[in-house]
Amino acid sequence: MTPAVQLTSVGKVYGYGPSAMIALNDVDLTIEPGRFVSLIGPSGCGKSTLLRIVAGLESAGRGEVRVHDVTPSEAGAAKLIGLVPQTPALLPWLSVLKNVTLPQKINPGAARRRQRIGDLAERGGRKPAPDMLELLDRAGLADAAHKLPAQLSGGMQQRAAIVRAFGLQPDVLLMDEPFSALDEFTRESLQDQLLDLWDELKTTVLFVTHSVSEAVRMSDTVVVMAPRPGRIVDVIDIDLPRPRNQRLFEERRFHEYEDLIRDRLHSAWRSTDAA
Ligand SMILES: Nc1ncnc2c1ncn2[C@@H]1O[C@H](COP(=O)(O)OP(=O)(O)OP(=O)(O)O)[C@@H](O)[C@H]1O
Repeated sequence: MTPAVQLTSVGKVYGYGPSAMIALNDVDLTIEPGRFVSLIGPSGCGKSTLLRIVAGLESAGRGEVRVHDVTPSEAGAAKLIGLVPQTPALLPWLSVLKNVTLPQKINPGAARRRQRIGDLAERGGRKPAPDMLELLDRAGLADAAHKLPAQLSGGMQQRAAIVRAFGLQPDVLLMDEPFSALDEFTRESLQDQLLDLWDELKTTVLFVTHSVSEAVRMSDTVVVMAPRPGRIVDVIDIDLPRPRNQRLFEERRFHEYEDLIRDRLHSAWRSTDAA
């Protein structure tokens, strides 16, 4: 099966000469379709850079990046990739419903381009566009559908941004700390909703987080990164049953995974400081 995302010896340097900063060094990563993969690591280890490179918003200085075996820009043009940034970025003059349906209407050439991408063409066309009112309803936003974004709380806006991204039925959904600005209660409820949608739509997710428990709760695989230079130091599969609801927090194995990842993060820090 063609990987959903494949990075081979990817490097990225910002700046030149003595002020050069190695944001990513020799990164190899393979993500199979339908997996939920989190990137975790201290500030500056290159998580967002990696995400932006997969999204085609930046180019890799070295190495190769493929999304369903095409370049990120080809994947972007075929609307294979969805991106949920840290802040929701809804258009303030459009209702929530219009915000989430608008991207489905633009770029009609995307479906044609998608048909040319080998593996995806073989799997057949995309499912019919989902009913966005129903998706909004499932995300608890039925009453907000005809409101403007400014009339919604931050958590509701972020929920709308997630619905918008899923509505495009991307094959790969990239999420850059989507819940970091939210209070714990809202965060946990959005984690539940994201897992429900992901479970139903089987999208591949690459998710950046600073939270160890969020990474363990959500992921099939957690990729641990370290800074200076930005690199992958460990890839840990999370072998916990799904669905992963709140009762998971009571399980010993959940906390063992948290401890393991914290331990790997600390060792990465120690080796970075010693270098
Ligand atoms: N456009 C840029 N120009 C120069 N340096 C940059 C640029 N973008 C990122 N960097 C540097 O590259 C390194 C990796 O940054 P990046 O934002 O990818 O890290 P991160 O792990 O996502 O950090 P955080 O968790 O704080 O968001 C950092 O040292 C950062 O200062």
